[in-house]
Amino acid sequence: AHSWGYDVENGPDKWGDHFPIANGPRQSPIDVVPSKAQYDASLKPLRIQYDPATAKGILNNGHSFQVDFVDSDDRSVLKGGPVSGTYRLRQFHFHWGSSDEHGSEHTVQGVKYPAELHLVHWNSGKYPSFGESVAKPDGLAVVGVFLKIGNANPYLQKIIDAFDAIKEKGKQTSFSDFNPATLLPGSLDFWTYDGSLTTPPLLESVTWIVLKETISVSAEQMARFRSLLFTGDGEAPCHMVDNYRPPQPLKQRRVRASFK
Ligand SMILES: COCCCN1C=C(N)c2cc(S(N)(=O)=O)sc2S1(=O)=O
Ligand SMILES: [Zn+2]
Repeated sequence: AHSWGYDVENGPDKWGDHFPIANGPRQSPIDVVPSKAQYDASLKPLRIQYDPATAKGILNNGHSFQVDFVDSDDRSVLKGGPVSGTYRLRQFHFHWGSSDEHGSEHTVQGVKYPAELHLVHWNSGKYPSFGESVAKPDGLAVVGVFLKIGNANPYLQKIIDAFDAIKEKGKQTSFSDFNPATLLPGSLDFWTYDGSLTTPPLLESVTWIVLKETISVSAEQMARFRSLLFTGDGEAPCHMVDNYRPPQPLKQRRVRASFK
């Protein structure tokens, strides 16, 4: 059976065929409307502490590329913000478009960004493993960061320099001594809401933390993202672009803001 992807025949509009939760009550991404977000003074500041030594490898998984981290201890963790307890960094990955006009999953009052970074954390304070946490309503916390075209981002460049080794689906290489905190903007002001994975299995287990401030990426660097392939060795090459799910209905959810 052909697996899910982002084409017409296996893309977001078809995911509900095999993953009925696609039409569930807390699906992601969403369009964030700042004027409708409720400032919540009880939200704590985000506390993010990453150890560059936990970076392990970089992989083309056929949907995006991801940088995986050692998550056998609490060296790289997220605390505070909307979550209680400690969430351990598992991986980060991106979603992007075929042009600079679109590519992000979340939008802000309809504004699309060329790409979006997702830093995936799991509730190690409550569950014994990532696998145990991934389907729990408070299992995951994902920090979303928008990329905006501007100056070249020197920290992204280290990731881009690894792309030649992971051009095709299934390829991976070691990736060490990298601090993902270098990919965070100066301000950690955020919007937060209860949502889901934005790819199948679309599990409704994610506390989303979407940062208001963007980070920069140059047009040339975005072109390098688009040089990656969805396809594996020996298949007709298909560029890895438009690997984003569009915004989903907010339904009965509130979006809270950590800032006025
Ligand atoms: C049982 O299946 C477990 C697989 C879960 N994962 C796979 C994804 N594609 C994925 C997407 C994520 S996103 N785009 O919502 O951040 S987080 C995440 S993940 O938690 O790393
Ligand atoms: Zn993602």
